[in-house]
Amino acid sequence: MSFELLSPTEMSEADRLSIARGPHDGPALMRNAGAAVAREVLSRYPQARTVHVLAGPGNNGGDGFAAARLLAQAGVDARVYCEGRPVAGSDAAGALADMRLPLLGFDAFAPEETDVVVDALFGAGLARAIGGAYAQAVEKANASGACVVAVDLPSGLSGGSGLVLGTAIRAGVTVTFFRLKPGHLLYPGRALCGDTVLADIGIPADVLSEIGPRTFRNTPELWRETFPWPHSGSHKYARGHVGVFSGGPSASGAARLAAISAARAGAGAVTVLSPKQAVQVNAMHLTAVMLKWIDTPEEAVNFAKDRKMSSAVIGPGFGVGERCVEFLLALAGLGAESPFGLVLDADAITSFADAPDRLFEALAAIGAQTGRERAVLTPHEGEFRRLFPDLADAQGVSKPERARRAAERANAVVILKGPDTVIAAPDGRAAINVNATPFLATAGSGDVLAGIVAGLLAQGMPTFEAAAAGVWLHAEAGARFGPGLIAEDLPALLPAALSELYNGDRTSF
Ligand SMILES: NC(=O)C1=CN([C@@H]2O[C@H](COP(=O)(O)OP(=O)(O)OC[C@H]3O[C@@H](n4cnc5c(N)ncnc54)[C@H](O)[C@@H]3O)[C@@H](O)[C@H]2O)[C@@H](O)CC1
Ligand SMILES: [K+]
Repeated sequence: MSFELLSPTEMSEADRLSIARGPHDGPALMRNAGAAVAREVLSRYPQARTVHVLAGPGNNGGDGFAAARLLAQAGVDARVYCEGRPVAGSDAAGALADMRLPLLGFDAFAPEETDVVVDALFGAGLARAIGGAYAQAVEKANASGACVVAVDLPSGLSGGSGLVLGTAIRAGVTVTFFRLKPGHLLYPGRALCGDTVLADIGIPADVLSEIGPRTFRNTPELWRETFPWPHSGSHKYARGHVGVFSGGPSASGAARLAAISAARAGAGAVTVLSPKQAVQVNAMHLTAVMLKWIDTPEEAVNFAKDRKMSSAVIGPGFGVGERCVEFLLALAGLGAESPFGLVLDADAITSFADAPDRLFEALAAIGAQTGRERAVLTPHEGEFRRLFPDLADAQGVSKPERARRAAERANAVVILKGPDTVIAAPDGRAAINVNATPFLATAGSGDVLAGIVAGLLAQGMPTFEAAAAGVWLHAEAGARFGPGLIAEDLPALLPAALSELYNGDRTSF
């Protein structure tokens, strides 16, 4: 499946460009869309005797008319319910004229009497909250137990944000066209779509070069060309050196989890930088990962310079407070000499809650000296709110858009975690992750993610790509385990996920 995602506005631009170039005009695209829906209904529900089609006033309704015509031709008792009528001369009006079935009012809609409902009320053109007779029809369909096949989007779902406007239909399957929209992958939308089927209706892929999409599904195709596989001449120093800052004696496990994960992700060397009181406990648990006693920001800076630290993780288990702020600012103050990558998680994010601008200014200074962002922030929604309270509360703004604005403000790549983790860059790129398992929501899981991202950064992978690849690998590793997963399992699951990626790479060349 392709990785570009199109907003509803970009999708209508794709329709327009495609129609202008031919060979398919608007009515032909609509016939193809209707055919894709009818095909899905007939193949998934071969026993269905009746199908009720809910048709809205725009072209989504037009797709519904086109599907109803083909279902009736296939011998299904297709009944079409419609409140408004399509605008005269529109593609939908043409599809209605071709359909030759009676139009019934919503009053007669009785979905409990049918096997399948085709939802063609609203798609990409949903402009406001659903209300009145439309809302009643949606709620009737949801309460009926009938299987719902949604055309393009479950009605009520915003294709851009994945948010529900008013109320929304719950589909068993959603048939969409050309490219997915962010709303198919973002919650709550993802849960409303059921299975999502992507149909080719004849729009040529080259319209994308004119549209220039900036939102993507996080698949390896997005970043595999920059993945830092070692080559025969690689020695361990060429594969980077990650420093992971440890907390005190009772909070050192998070750093070790991040450290071993950085090593598994391919970093040539990894050192846990530990305060004196925690050296003993860290020493008892580390083998391949090195250990260095570091108590002050100056010692950290000297170590980073002397040992050519190429990326650092700070935050997991470190402790919230001014000490964390000082370490971070000292590392950021290295400017062009600073590590290629700084991964800030957990306590490093919370430590700046009272003065986020201090962090953003420090990261901007690195950007100004090096020409690109070097930091990755990995907040979950609660941590995001601490640094970006206005964005956390922005009503109706999609998760990718919130993450984008945060990335631009912070001069950092932002990994906004959750079941639909979004990775966003200051330049406006955003990727939505789709391979996560709910079992990943467990203590220490975020420490592993921070370590993987730092491991990739240390090897010179560009920041946005390293963050996206790290999120994908973390989820892929988790998906290999399932129930019973704890964070300690994840590093050992990474080799299988990496092997699949590696073998996939080799066969695709
Ligand atoms: N030729 C084309 O442009 C193609 C369009 N396609 C279909 O066309 C759809 C987009 O069509 P449209 O842009 O006409 O949009 P929709 O059909 O999704 O909805 C737009 C219509 O609904 C009304 N509306 C929006 N929100 C409402 C609300 N909350 N309550 C009541 N009325 C509301 C608008 O005033 C407008 O009349 C896609 O989702 C897809 O299904 C496909 O057939 C592919 C080809
Ligand atoms: K729909």
